[in-house]
Amino acid sequence: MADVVEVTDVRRSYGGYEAVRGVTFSVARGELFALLGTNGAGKTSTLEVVEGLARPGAGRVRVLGHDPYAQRPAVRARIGIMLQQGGFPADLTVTETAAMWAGTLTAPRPVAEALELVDLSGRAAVTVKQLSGGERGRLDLALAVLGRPEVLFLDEPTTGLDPESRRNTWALVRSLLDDGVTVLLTTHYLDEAEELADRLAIMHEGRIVRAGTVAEVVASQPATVSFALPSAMAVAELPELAGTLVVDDGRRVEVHTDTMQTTLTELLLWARDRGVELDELSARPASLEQAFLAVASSSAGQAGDDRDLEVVA
Ligand SMILES: Nc1ncnc2c1ncn2[C@@H]1O[C@H](COP(=O)(O)OP(=O)(O)OP(=O)(O)O)[C@@H](O)[C@H]1O
Repeated sequence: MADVVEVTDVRRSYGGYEAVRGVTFSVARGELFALLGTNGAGKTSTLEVVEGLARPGAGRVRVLGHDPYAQRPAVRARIGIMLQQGGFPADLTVTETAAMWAGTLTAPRPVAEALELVDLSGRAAVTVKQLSGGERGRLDLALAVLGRPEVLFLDEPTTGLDPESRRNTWALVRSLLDDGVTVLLTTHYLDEAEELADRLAIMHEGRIVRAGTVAEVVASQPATVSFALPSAMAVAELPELAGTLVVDDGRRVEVHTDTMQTTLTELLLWARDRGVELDELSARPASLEQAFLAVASSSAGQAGDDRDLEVVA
């Protein structure tokens, strides 16, 4: 079956500034795809094009087989959108707001059910202006799921939420995925992407520079083997190890390596043969954070600085 979301070489400009510079990805039915990236990387600009809220300057977008901008009526009833800041009339209550929104949908859930899903039942009679920032975010999420969407677009869905509300939102998203809903989200929280995403892309300066499963994206970064330099030993006495050696404050040694097992084996055999005790020994694979920071620090807007990055789309 065709992918539910197909984005091919999409570009988007504001005046003379190209915020999205040829982005390609697809999302299969029931999959959660996360767009990560530095501030201003172009995540929201991309998402708005996929949602059909803006026309791409170039490229092709299909959602459920339709052009979400030109064929909006065919798509609108089947998608749910949670924007970063929903503009609600401040004087309506939570229930009135949801009921008003439900009135625009073809087959909405009962309002009480949608509020229950985001733990807002206890605030049903409160006016929107009295809600906290996190509660407003949850109301926006309730509206996004009100129409039982097949595809859900979430722009930073847990920004401003307390830890418990974040976990509740994750549980809701997981249950929607279990029901076969397809989700495209943007987030600044790497743990959120690790928790929820089947696949993700890291955007930087309008392009996708890493994409794949969390494991695939992390595999692009070296693992770290570290230990304390044995006392009375000079760095020059260490064995030759595959990887980059970094010695900080004179005693802590880090080896950044693409072959963690081989490096560790060589190190341990050397230590055994020499009768050396390696204190504080640890070996850890790269993290998503490391992969993200490598992308973020790869350039400061200067063309050519990102030559070590593999541009995947
Ligand atoms: N309406 C607009 N007019 C002009 N420039 C814009 C507009 N919206 C976004 N931009 C610019 O386009 C670039 C991409 O913005 P966008 O909001 O898509 O990034 P983002 O990755 O979602 O960022 P953040 O993580 O900060 O939310 C930024 O440089 C931003 O300043």
